[in-house]
Amino acid sequence: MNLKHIKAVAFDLDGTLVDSIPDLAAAANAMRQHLGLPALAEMRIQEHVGDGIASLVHRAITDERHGEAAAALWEQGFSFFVRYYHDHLSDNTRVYPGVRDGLALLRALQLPLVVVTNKSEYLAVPLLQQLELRDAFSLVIGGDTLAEKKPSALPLQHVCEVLGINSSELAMVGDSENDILSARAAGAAALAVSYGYADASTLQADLVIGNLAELYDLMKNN
Ligand SMILES: O=C(O)COP(=O)(O)O
Ligand SMILES: [Mg+2]
Repeated sequence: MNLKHIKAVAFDLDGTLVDSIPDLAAAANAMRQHLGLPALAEMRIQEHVGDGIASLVHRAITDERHGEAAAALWEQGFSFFVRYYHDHLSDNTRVYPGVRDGLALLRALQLPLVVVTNKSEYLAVPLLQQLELRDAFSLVIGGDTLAEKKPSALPLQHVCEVLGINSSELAMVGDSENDILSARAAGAAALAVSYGYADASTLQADLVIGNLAELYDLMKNN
């Protein structure tokens, strides 16, 4: 695939830049304990991640993908979860292998790099800071930064507007269906990483990459 026309790259956070499941699962299970519910397996909580914290709290309380907790229970769970997770953002969350080096290579190409995550901005920014990744990005868009989150086209359209580029000149790199759908909706190139939380072969991305250095190789002769 030819990526030489790409002028900026947007990255998803959870499952793409960092593996945050250990801390998300710990927060979800601390919340369940607080609500008098038994713990869930980490693998199970991984399946509930991807649509932001509000949705994760519904799913982690009900243990169903489309589950909706009663309003009062959800509110109690949500406020506990956000407080707990904010205090334990990077206890066991790790940057994926190849991400730091890959970002450094891409930055050497003088391309703006941005983060477009469904995680709340309030949680995404300190997480990036704690893992010393924040400075690699010119912009961080969280799930609550704009009126709509992925799979909407809005976050990527906003990025293009801020950077002054055409959406066809943007590449979105993610690990989930929401990332690919938002790229499609915005008219950006849709790239998936092979190591994230979903099975990349089911995502219908334009291209699946094993690490960020592969992306650099495809872009370096711009
Ligand atoms: O926090 C989530 O639910 C998903 O976050 P992501 O968009 O960075 O994968
Ligand atoms: Mg993700």
